[in-house]
Amino acid sequence: MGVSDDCSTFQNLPNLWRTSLPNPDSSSHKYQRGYCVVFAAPALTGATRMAATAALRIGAGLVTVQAAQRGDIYRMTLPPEIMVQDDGEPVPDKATVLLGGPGGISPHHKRDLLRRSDLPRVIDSGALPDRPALLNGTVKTVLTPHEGEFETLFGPIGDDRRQAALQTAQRAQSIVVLKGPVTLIAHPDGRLIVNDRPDANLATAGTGDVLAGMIAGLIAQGMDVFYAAAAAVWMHSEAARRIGHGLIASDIIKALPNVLKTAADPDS
Ligand SMILES: NC(=O)C1=CN([C@@H]2O[C@H](COP(=O)(O)OP(=O)(O)OC[C@H]3O[C@@H](n4cnc5c(N)ncnc54)[C@H](OP(=O)(O)O)[C@@H]3O)[C@@H](O)[C@H]2O)[C@@H](O)CC1
Ligand SMILES: Nc1ncnc2c1ncn2[C@@H]1O[C@H](COP(=O)(O)OP(=O)(O)O)[C@@H](O)[C@H]1O
Repeated sequence: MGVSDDCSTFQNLPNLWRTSLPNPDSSSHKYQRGYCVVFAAPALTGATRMAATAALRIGAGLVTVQAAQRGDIYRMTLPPEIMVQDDGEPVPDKATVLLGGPGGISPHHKRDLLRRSDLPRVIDSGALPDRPALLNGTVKTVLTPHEGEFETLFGPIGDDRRQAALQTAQRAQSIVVLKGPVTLIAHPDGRLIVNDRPDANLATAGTGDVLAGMIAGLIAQGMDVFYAAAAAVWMHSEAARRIGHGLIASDIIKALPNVLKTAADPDS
């Protein structure tokens, strides 16, 4: 286990979540590796593309983008492995996780995402609810605000970031990933995982979109949502460390196969 400051606070190290990582059987078929559905941004198509590609690259068996608009632009610009549905087409029955928010989300998709009570969800950026109470707390949900979004939606952080993240996790009955140079992963039951790896190379457009896709891709494969969030945050930092100067957000996606190998290796 990671070193803990007290009995419920942990450093984000692979020992904490390694045994929960997806470990697909060699006879698996794609549906057994999980199905991530991404609600598309109406205009900022690049953000959706990065999130969807990250979900696929981290191991989800299938990824579909639900495009309320610009379906053809998505078809032309997404990697060919990713499917696109147009407005009005239902979320596929076999979906195992929903992701919305990177780059924005259409209002009706946001309503659908916040109401869905049957699937785990990753809610980022434009899809974050105005009030935690709007979330259905019975569903496994991960919220991924940066500090600006957190304060706008949930109130001032004050001088105790850890307490702010834990209180919001409790109010929302959701996992809260409060992003920043030190990213906090807070559980409604009071557990807190601290990813203390400041790195200015991550302060570049789109890295949050990639992280949201990585979390969703791990949850799609059945990983515990709290550990999925922590594992994705660690791999995101680790990819940045390896890439170094010159990093752009898409590089993190390309680094994932090697980072996944390290994360899964108990001798690393
Ligand atoms: N090709 C594409 O489609 C791409 C789409 N992208 C996606 O577009 C979406 C919208 O992006 P966006 O920049 O308009 O919104 P957002 O990041 O919320 O900033 C709004 C304001 O919030 C503040 N602020 C920001 N960060 C903060 C922080 N950590 N802590 C505190 N405050 C912070 C800051 O205000 P300031 O504090 O400077 O006054 C800023 O002006 C988003 O999902 C993004 O991923 C690209 O980024 C990648 C390429
Ligand atoms: N100085 C930093 N050190 C470490 N991580 C950072 C730093 N700045 C940003 N990040 C990480 O980069 C990502 C930025 O996400 P976000 O603010 O949502 O940007 P975007 O909306 O452009 O994708 C988050 O995962 C955040 O933790």
